[in-house]
Amino acid sequence: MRFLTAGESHGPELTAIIEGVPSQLPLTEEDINEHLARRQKGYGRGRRMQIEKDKVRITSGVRHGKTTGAPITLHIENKDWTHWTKIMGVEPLSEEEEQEVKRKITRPRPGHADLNGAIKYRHRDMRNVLERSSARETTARVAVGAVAQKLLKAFNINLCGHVLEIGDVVSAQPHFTSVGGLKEVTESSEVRCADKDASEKMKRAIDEAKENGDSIGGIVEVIAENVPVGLGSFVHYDRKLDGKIAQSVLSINAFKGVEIGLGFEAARMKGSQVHDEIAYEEGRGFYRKSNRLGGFEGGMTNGMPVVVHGAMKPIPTLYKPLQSVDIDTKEPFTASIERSDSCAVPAAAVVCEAAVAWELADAFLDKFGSDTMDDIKKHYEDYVQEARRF
Ligand SMILES: Cc1cc2nc3c(=O)[nH]c(=O)nc-3n(C[C@H](O)[C@H](O)[C@H](O)COP(=O)(O)O)c2cc1C
Ligand SMILES: C=C(O[C@@H]1CC(C(=O)O)=C[C@@H](OP(=O)(O)O)[C@H]1O)C(=O)O
Repeated sequence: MRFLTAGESHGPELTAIIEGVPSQLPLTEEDINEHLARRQKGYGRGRRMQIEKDKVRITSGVRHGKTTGAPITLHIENKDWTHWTKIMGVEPLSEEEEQEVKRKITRPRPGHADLNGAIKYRHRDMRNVLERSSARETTARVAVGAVAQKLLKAFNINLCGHVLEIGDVVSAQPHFTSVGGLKEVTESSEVRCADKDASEKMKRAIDEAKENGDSIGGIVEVIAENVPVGLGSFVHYDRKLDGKIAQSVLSINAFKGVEIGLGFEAARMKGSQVHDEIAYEEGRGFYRKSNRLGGFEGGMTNGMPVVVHGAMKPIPTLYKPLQSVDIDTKEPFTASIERSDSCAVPAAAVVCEAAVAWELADAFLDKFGSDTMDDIKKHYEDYVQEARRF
C-alpha cells in the first residue's frame, strides 16, 4: 500500500489518497470519524480544536460500504478555512487585496520548520512553510491509519496508543488484559493515560506549563496484539519492519525519539536480562516467556505484542518569548505570540497509533497478498495454522 496526503493547515481541506487497499473490506466514513474524533480530544490543546469538527468524506474506492480495490480518496474539511479565504487563496491578488492581507510572517519560531523551510524554498513569507509543516496534517494520517486499523481488525489485530509520560509525570505501567480494555480506560481519561493518579498530575503539569507561557512534551506507547509471527523481513534493510515503524513514528511532528520494547534501556542491561526466552506449547506453538524486545527480532514480528514508544518534544510555539531574528530586518526579537497548543501528547498518541497501524497493515499485505479480503483470509489462516504446528 502507499498513500499521499495534501492540504494546508488553513486551506479548504486535507486530502489523502490510499492505493493498494484490498477489495471487499467493509469500510464506512464512521470507521474513520471515530479515530478523527479521538485525535481531537485531549487536555492541553489550543482554541483551534474548538473550531474544527473533523469528519471524513470518502469520494472514491468504496461502494456500498465495501472497498473496491481502487484508490481511496479521503477529504477532511478545515472549518477554520472560512476565516482564511483571502490569506490562503489560490488566485493572484489585486494590489488592493494584497495590501489588505499583507501580513507576511518574517519571524521564525525556534523549534518549528519556519526558518529552515524559508531558506530551503526561498520564501520571504514563512506562512508558505508553516501551513504545510503544521501538525494539522496529522488529521490526514489518522484517517489513513483508520483504514489500516479496519483491515487489521478483520484479522483480530488490535492497537491502542496511550500516554506514558507528560513532562516529569510518569504513569505506572498499565496492567491491561487486552488492548480493548486499555482503549476504554484511556479514552475516558483527558490525557489518555491509564493511571488515574498520574492523569491528574499530568493535567496539573500541563496547566502549570500553560500558566507559565510554556509548553510540555511527553512519551506515548502503542501496543498491537495478535500480530502474527513473520511480518517484515531480515533480508534487506528497507524490509525490516521495526525500522519502518521507527521512520514512520519519527516523521510525526515534534517526535524526537522512538523505541521498540525496552529500547534505550536495553543498552544498559545484560543480555540475559534483555532477551526473551523461547518456549513451546502444543496448540499454541512457539512463544516468548517475556516481551522485552517489544515483539521484534531480526526486523520481523515474533508473535508477541508489538510495543512502540515515541518521545514528543514540547510544542515550539510559546507564549513565553524565546529569542529569534526577523528574516527581513535581521533584528533580534522575542517570538511573537500565535494561537497554539500547550501540550498535544494525548492527541499524538492517536497519531502514533495510526502510524504503527499503517506499517503493520502494509507489512501484513506484503505477506498475505493484497487483492481481495477472501484470498488474504485463506492465505492468513493457512499460515497461522502452519506456524502453530511448526
Ligand atoms: C498533534 C500535534 C499538535 C501540534 N500542535 C502544535 C501547535 O499548536 N503549535 C506548534 O508550534 N507546534 C505544534 N506541534 C508541533 C509542530 O508541528 C512541530 O514541532 C513542527 O512541525 C516542527 O517539526 P519537528 O518538531 O518535528 O522538527 C504539534 C504536533 C502534533 C503532533
Ligand atoms: C490544527 C491542528 O493543530 C495545529 C498544529 C500546529 C502546528 O504548528 O503544528 C499549530 C496549531 O494550528 P493553529 O495555528 O491553526 O492553531 C494547531 O492547532 C490539528 O491538530 O488539527
